[in-house]
Amino acid sequence: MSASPLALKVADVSARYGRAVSALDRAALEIPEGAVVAVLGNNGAGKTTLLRVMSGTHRLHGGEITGGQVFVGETPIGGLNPRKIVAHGVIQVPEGRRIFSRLTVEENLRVGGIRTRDRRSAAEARARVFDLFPILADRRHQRAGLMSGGEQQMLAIGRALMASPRVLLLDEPSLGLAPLVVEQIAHVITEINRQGTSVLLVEQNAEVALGVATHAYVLELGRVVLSGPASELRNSPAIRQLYLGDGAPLGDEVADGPRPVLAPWDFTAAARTRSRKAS
Ligand SMILES: Nc1ncnc2c1ncn2[C@@H]1O[C@H](COP(=O)(O)OP(=O)(O)OP(=O)(O)O)[C@@H](O)[C@H]1O
Repeated sequence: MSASPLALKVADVSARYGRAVSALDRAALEIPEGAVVAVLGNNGAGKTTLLRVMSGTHRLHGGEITGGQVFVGETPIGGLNPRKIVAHGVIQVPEGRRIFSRLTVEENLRVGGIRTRDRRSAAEARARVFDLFPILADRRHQRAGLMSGGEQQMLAIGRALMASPRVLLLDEPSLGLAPLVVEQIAHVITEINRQGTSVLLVEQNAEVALGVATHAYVLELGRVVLSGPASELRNSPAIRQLYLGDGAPLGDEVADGPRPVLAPWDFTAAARTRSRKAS
C-alpha cells in the first residue's frame, strides 16, 4: 500500500460496453490528496470511460466493470451507484457542460448543493463559487441557457463545487472554448486545487492539461502507456510528437504492455518532498 495519502485510486480496472467493446484494459491511476492529475489520450482511448467508472455513471451508458477496483481513500467504490459515490465526495462535471438551461444561475447552483443539509455550509460553498467566478454572481438571476459557452462551463464547475467535493472530475473543460476562456478555466482549476480539492482532468488539449496538472497519464486503447510528473511529460519528445500529430502512437514504441517511456513516478517520494517544503 502507498504511504502517501491517496484521494482516489483506480486499481487495474477493465471495462467494456456490451460484449464486443473493450474500453479499459487494466487501467491504473492514482490521485494523491491535493493533486491535479491529467489524463491525455486520443479519441476513443478510454478517457471518458475512466471518468465514468470513477463516478459510477458507466452503467448509464451501457458499460460494465469487468475487473479491478476503484478506491476513495481506502474505501472501495467500484460498482456503487452514482448517488453513493457522490456521497463519498467524488463529483463529476460531465462533458458538454450539462447545465439546466431553463433554470437561472442561482437555481443551478442550488441543485448542486441539494445534498448539503447544513445551510451554513451551503452558503459558504456558494460564496466560494461566486468568489471563483464573479461573473456567476453578476448573472445570478439570468437563465443559464442564455449564457456563453465559457460561462456555462464555469456554471457547470460551480455547480459541482456546491457539493464541496473531495475529488472533482472534469471531462474536457476546454472543449470548444476560445483561448482566453480556456486560460480562465485553467486558472480557476489551479485555484480550486489550491483551496484543497483534488482534481482529475481529462483533456485532449495537452498544452492546457500539462500546464495545470501536477501529474499526468496517457491512455491508449484503454491502457496507461505513459505516466509521470506533468513537468517531465511536457518535455517528453514522445508527448511532443504525439500531440503535434506526426508521431507514432506510444503503444507502437512500447513493445508489449504498458511500459512507460519515462520511469514511473514515485508519488510517495514526491508527497514527502512536498510536505518537507510545506513545513
Ligand atoms: N456508450 C457506449 N457504448 C458503446 N461503446 C462506447 C460507449 N462509450 C464509449 N464507447 C467506446 O469505448 C471506447 C472508449 O471510449 P471513450 O469515450 O471512453 O474514449 P475517450 O478517450 O473519452 O474518447 P473521446 O475523446 O472521443 O470521447 C471507444 O471504443 C468508444 O467507441
